[in-house]
Amino acid sequence: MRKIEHIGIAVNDLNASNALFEKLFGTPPYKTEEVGSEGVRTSFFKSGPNKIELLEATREDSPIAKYLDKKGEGIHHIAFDVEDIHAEIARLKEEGFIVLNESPKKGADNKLVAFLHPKTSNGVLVELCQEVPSE
Ligand SMILES: CC[C@H](C(=O)O)C(=O)SCCNC(=O)CCNC(=O)[C@H](O)C(C)(C)COP(=O)(O)OP(=O)(O)OC[C@H]1O[C@@H](n2cnc3c(N)ncnc32)[C@H](O)[C@@H]1OP(=O)(O)O
Ligand SMILES: [Co+2]
Repeated sequence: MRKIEHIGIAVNDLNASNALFEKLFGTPPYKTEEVGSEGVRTSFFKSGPNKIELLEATREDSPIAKYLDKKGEGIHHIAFDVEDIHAEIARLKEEGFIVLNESPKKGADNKLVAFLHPKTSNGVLVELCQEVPSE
């Protein structure tokens, strides 16, 4: 794990939250992107070296929809930047973490991603992110 890649925040209304976080950061999101496989629409803000990802659900069966129903809006996950996501998945499995998707999947913002079950990381949903080199 090299650094925190982004902090994911679940929101009910992405447009309204984009406006709110633009006031907070004084800058608009640098990207808005839908990830159909996750049933989410996301927007990304930069604040210095940090990134915030806002996520709204685009489908009832989205993990974000379920989270919002259960817990409401708030911090949903912490994503870490990794150099080699396959090696990291193998290492973390060895260490006893539950990896929710052993084959990395395409995430937002040009990343390959995998998630660890929060019950094996003190109640925190951890996302692993590897930058996909642009062609
Ligand atoms: C990939 C695009 C984008 C990116 O950055 O590129 C994203 O970040 S997409 C983010 C949305 N996708 C995911 O979150 C995928 C991984 N998540 C899952 O597979 C599920 O959400 C899972 C397995 C974490 C929970 O799903 P489940 O159906 O089991 O929901 P439950 O409500 O029954 O939860 C079980 C248990 O886990 C606790 N929980 C759920 N979500 C979270 C969370 N975000 N943080 C901490 N804890 C969480 C929940 O409270 C339950 O605990 P319990 O003690 O049993 O009540
Ligand atoms: Co994320």
